[in-house]
Amino acid sequence: MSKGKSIPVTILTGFLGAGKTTVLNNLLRDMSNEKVAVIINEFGDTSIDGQLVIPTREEIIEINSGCICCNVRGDLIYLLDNLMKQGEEIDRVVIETTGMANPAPVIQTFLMDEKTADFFEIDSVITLVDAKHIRQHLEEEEPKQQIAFADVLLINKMDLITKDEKINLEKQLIRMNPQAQRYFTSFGDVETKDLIGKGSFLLDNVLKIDPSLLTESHHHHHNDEVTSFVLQENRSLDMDKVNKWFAYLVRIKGESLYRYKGVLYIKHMNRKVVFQGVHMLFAGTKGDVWKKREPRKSEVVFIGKNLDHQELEEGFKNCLA
Ligand SMILES: Nc1nc2c(ncn2[C@@H]2O[C@H](COP(=O)(O)OP(=O)(O)OP(=O)(O)O)[C@@H](O)[C@H]2O)c(=O)[nH]1
Repeated sequence: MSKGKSIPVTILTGFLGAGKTTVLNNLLRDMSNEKVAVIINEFGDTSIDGQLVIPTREEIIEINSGCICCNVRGDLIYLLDNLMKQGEEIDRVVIETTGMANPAPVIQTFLMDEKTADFFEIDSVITLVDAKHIRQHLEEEEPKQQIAFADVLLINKMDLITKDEKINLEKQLIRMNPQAQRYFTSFGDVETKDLIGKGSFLLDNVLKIDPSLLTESHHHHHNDEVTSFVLQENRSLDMDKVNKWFAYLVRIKGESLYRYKGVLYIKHMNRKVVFQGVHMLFAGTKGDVWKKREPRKSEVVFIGKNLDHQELEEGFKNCLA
């Protein structure tokens, strides 16, 4: 049995690039007085997300060995168990799942694994919806599951759609999940109190969606057409060549590129270049200055449908300075 009050857990989910890290950063900024354990899981074996989350005093734990809803559930249980053993006073756990995660197995971990259920309790399942791209993303299975299991829907990127599009989208989301509370946001601009500590997770609702959630172990099969591909390079890159390559990728391949992000080592620049994109929306900025002993290297991850890995690799090599 649990020795005291359960630790509330916020599960932050939503398809690739919908705005999970943006919301996580907002929450961490607002909860600076709380001791929060943050668990981030990425699709693809790299940890670029860890570099995009604002530095905080919270412990940020990354699970990069696979998708949290598949083979790393054991890792999640182990991690939570360790958190308890450390005996630190943790006020809350926030889990950011990969964009390709089905939340059901993650929810299930907190219900079916006895030890975990003794100490932790789901506070809410918050699903980010990318208002601009959701129609296209609903071709995949995961966003449907993410929307269905949410008790809070953050319909994000409102700055990118029209009023009419908003009306239609809301109708569609109500059909998919009438119970969830809905917030329309740009850059996740919602009050933290509307997301945290509400205890809005309702077991009955999730059991309606999936009656076997408490009895059968769930395994999630990803669509094999969606892959992630990581490129790394220790030699410096040429900025002009990189710009041309990205212009080509965004214009010609943007449709199939669900998510791409990375850190670049550019010749004659003492700063990192950090970039990220979602389909045809792309942003690059100057990052931190390379530290004295820090090994300089570029690391890029692409996640998309039917990606031509060889073409990406050749394009990347052509950017060498
Ligand atoms: N225009 C616009 N861009 C947004 C908004 N919210 C987030 N973005 C941008 O969308 C991109 C993806 O945002 P993230 O917060 O990293 O999304 P994510 O869901 O964590 O992405 P993954 O972890 O890769 O699945 C970033 O470039 C954000 O700056 C928004 O409301 N409007």
